[in-house]
Amino acid sequence: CEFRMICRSDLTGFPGHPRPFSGSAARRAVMPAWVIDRYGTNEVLRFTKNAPFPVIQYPNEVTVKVHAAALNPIDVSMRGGYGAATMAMKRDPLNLNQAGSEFPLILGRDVSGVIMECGLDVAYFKPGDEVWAAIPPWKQGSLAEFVVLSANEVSHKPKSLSHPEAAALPYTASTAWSAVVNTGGLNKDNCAKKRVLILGASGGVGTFAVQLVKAWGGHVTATCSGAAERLVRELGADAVVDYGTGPIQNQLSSERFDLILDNVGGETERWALALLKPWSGAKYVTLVTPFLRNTDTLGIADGMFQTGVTVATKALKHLTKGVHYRWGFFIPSGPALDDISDMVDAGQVRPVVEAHYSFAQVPDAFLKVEGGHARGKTVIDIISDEHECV
Ligand SMILES: NC(=O)C1=CN([C@@H]2O[C@H](COP(=O)(O)OP(=O)(O)OC[C@H]3O[C@@H](n4cnc5c(N)ncnc54)[C@H](OP(=O)(O)O)[C@@H]3O)[C@@H](O)[C@H]2O)C=CC1
Repeated sequence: CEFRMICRSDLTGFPGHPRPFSGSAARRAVMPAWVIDRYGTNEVLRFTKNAPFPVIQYPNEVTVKVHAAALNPIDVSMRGGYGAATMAMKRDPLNLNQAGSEFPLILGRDVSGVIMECGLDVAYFKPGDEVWAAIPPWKQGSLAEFVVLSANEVSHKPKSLSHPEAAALPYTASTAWSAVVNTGGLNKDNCAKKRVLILGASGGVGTFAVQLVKAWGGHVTATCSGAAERLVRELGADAVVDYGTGPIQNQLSSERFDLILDNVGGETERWALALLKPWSGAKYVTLVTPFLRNTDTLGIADGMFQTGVTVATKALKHLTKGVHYRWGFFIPSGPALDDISDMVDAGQVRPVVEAHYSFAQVPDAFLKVEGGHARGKTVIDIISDEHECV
């Protein structure tokens, strides 16, 4: 705690308190960014040339110059205050700051860019390296000229992708990886011939998850709207079910799966677990959980308690039927992105970019994502026209 307090103070650079980063670049105080100063709808987004310049505070951190970012549904939700209680606890565990100290808040969970500066403990990266990362939601985001991240959240960008293409993957790919690998238990060595059902295959997470399971030799059944069927088949899905043509559970009643990845939530968990192979270790993993909503409405302690009771009750209920019920979560992981980067460069997986926006058009990009019906990702080119905003 003492170490943390010292690192967070302005003592760095004084004798006995060396700066925790390499390089002698003159420090800038401000940078261009899209920020919010309160939670709300799209009008809370504000462009400023004077956002606080992010400073390396720990020796394992790096500063990344953002070339491209992307938006996810969580950015729209966080704009409205979703997850604020949990994020406040992560940023300020001792509750030393006043409510609202997160503002001006910078959204944006995906970054592709170039390392500008490294903390003294960082050996894996050097200034000039092209990198990508998924930014934890409690940290300042990528809708800005610079972002500071822990080196273990960062990975070398796939060489075969441009920055805008690379920015389309980190958050959703890391989430799909966490759900399929960490929670679902599949990997390149055990996935062959596994039957996987991906509910909501046409969005950011789904388009990556389909490719991941196919790259490892699994059999993918995907659900999406009829309008997205062609895209999902092109990504490799073996069977595609159009949820618009009637209840999916009826269309799949004779199928049994080893893993179900649910990117849709709501009613799906009422019927989906019956499609798992019982007593075989089969798992249902949903990414749509009430965790953050619970802590927002009930507070941290009661929200976490309620969350624990809910997930334990559901897991136990389904365990008695021989199947596993799990919640999946985004996990920031440079090592996972390293593996994904290799898969991209090997041509096994690719980003699906649906829409490009300039830095000046960030509010339009939010409206696009808010409108739903994603077919892959919405990307923001930060570098190409940064001067339009400045
Ligand atoms: N727990 C966690 O840590 C995380 C959770 N998530 C959550 O996972 C979910 C998916 O994320 P993401 O892929 O980025 O979201 P997107 O908005 O990119 O994609 C959602 C996709 O689902 C499709 N869809 C909507 N309704 C259905 C349905 N009934 N059946 C099949 N497909 C449907 C949509 O297209 P259309 O409407 O045209 O059918 C769209 O293509 C979101 O709810 C997100 O909040 C995401 C990341 C991390």
